[in-house]
Amino acid sequence: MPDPAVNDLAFSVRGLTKVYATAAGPVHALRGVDLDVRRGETLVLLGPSGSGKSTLLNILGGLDRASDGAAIFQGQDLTRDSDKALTAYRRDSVGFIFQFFNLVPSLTARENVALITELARRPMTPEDALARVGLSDRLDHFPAQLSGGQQQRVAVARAIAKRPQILLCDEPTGSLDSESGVQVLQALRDVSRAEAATTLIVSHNADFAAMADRVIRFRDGAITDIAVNPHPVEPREMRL
Ligand SMILES: Nc1ncnc2c1ncn2[C@@H]1O[C@H](COP(=O)(O)OP(=O)(O)OP(=O)(O)O)[C@@H](O)[C@H]1O
Repeated sequence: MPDPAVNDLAFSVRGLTKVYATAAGPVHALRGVDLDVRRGETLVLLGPSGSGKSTLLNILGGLDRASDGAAIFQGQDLTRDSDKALTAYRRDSVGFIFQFFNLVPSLTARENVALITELARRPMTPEDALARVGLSDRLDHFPAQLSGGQQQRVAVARAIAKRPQILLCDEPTGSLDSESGVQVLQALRDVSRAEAATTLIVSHNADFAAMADRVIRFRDGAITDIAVNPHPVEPREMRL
């Protein structure tokens, strides 16, 4: 009998290690990380700069490779996959949101989202994706005609339009004022819940912990604490 708890996992990470070779010698970004992530769960990853949060996110997103250990997604070990398999994984299963929105300046909001939906297997329409982040009235605006918070909501729409199972967010509000940051987090929360997407959010801001199902704390390439949040709150109720 398969273990139902295992089937319930989005990721199973074991002994994950990342060493970067640099001119100044090896940098140990991850030192044997173990973590199980349940499907549909929202995790907030906190920790000081350089503690390895982005490195873990990048490996789980198939953007970087581990030096050792395993990162299993649905029976597939991302640390051993071919480049082709990793590309397919990123395209079909992962939505990324970064601190800097990375929108194409010469394309409208709708066109920026369409760039991604054209490659996806069962996307929502750009109009639907933008409606979910409250931007139905900005479809034909160019990035320069949108506020920072609106641009980041376009980036959220772009990430969710392909209905990814996994949403990876690295400092998603890092360049926003607190009010826009709350709006972006609420949009993220709403779409991640509607799509039952497993969502990992990296932040410097400990206040993000309030919206998480679990809070993972990092220090010096290792997880130092995992805390269950029994009562996650809506981002609109948070003060950033
Ligand atoms: N491409 C790289 N080459 C060499 N070292 C790297 C590389 N990427 C990350 N590092 C190093 O690995 C360590 C972990 O970096 P990482 O970006 O994962 O930390 P972080 O916790 O996300 O930090 P921040 O919050 O500042 O983004 C740091 O010491 C960093 O300098």
